[in-house]
Amino acid sequence: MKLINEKLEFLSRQDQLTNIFNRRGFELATQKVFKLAVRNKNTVTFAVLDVDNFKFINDSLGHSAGDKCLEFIGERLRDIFKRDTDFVGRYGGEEFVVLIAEGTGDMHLDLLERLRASIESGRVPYEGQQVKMTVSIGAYTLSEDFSLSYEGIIKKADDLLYISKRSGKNKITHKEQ
Ligand SMILES: Nc1nc2c(ncn2[C@@H]2O[C@H](COP(=O)(O)OP(=O)(O)OP(=O)(O)O)[C@@H](O)[C@H]2O)c(=O)[nH]1
Repeated sequence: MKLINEKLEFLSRQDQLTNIFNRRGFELATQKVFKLAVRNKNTVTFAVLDVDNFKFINDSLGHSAGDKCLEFIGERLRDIFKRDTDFVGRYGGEEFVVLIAEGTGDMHLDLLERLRASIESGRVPYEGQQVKMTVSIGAYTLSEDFSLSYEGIIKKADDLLYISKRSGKNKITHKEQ
């Protein structure tokens, strides 16, 4: 019984398609980590990633092709953010989130750039085709002023994602305070 409950609890935190945290799991895992980073004044970055023109991929190739693309992003996220101070999740739809709680802001930006580039150069096999996609990212780093709340840093990263989208997509907009 205990094992079954543990399994159910685990599943309620995972996104079934990508095998990374869902929104609930991500928030449960990172809220404390964020608070601790703020208390200790350790650099911490929150990033939001959104697939570009995902509606077009779904509409032109079908929902299964779209799902394969989301799975691919889950794999890239797991490949690149593998430290136990890195957290990745699928917030819903084609939106993913990352929290990095070790290293400098420049290091965090390097990792995110590696992610962006690996998705741009990646090809997702689907029914004999090679599907291409890009992502836009907004990333906010706290390294000096730790006055933002958890919700506050998410909002900031979201605003930066919007700037990436509006200014041509396939890019990262990063800010450090
Ligand atoms: N295949 C698949 N599609 C999804 C899933 N969740 C959401 N979507 C689709 O994602 C698409 C999101 O479209 P929009 O919000 O218009 O965004 P977009 O086309 O990526 O445009 P930009 O964000 O401006 O680049 C919609 O077509 C949704 O149906 C999912 O789990 N699987």
